[in-house]
Amino acid sequence: MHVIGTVGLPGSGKGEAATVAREEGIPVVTMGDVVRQETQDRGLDPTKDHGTVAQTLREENGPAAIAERSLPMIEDRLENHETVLVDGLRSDVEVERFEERFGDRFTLLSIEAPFEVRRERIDARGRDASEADGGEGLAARDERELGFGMGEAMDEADVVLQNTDTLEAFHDRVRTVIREGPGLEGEIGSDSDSETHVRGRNS
Ligand SMILES: Nc1ncnc2c1ncn2[C@@H]1O[C@H](COP(=O)(O)OP(=O)(O)OP(=O)(O)O)[C@@H](O)[C@H]1O
Repeated sequence: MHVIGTVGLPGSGKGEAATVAREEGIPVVTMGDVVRQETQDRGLDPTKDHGTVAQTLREENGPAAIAERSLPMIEDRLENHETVLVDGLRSDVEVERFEERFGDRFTLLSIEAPFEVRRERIDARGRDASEADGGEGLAARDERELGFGMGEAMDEADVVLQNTDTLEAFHDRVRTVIREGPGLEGEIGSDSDSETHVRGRNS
């Protein structure tokens, strides 16, 4: 059994990591799915009330509320899959909940890319979906995510994955993490000239 959770600021590549997982036949549970389900259960509009419900859930049941509700979904997928990817953890409190439940079988993967790189990618992604919002919008989103405890969550990562090269290189690195299984630790570097390498934090 292996549960991989991803953290990372907007545009870092969490969606791409989820795409690689799906290609590998690994089910993906997103924290967004949990909130959408809850929004529906409350008879609210998932497109409009998503943010309010996420906030209400945390106020009513504590900061780990969403992670807590994702556990049955994850356990359900683990019944017939060896590995599950959880997309988009938001805080260290959520990380702790997963560590409590899955122990060494939980790998926290932090996906990182500099602000300007993320901004360019989000602008490119938004070209068709009118998502491009310039640097200020992204700075505000970063601020909001960091306010939830994203920075602390990233600090707890078992594996740091740099996403500063090509998409192909990034996909390869994600596949490495998936195939290695539990227990992987260290940084998968951004050095495009060398082979993908994994090194332990203490080596
Ligand atoms: N290494 C890369 N090279 C080129 N484009 C990339 C690379 N990594 C990601 N992208 C593209 O950048 C955009 C942002 O990546 P992605 O959607 O995976 O980020 P995210 O972390 O899920 O962002 P958000 O939290 O905003 O949803 C996407 O259009 C993706 O295809």
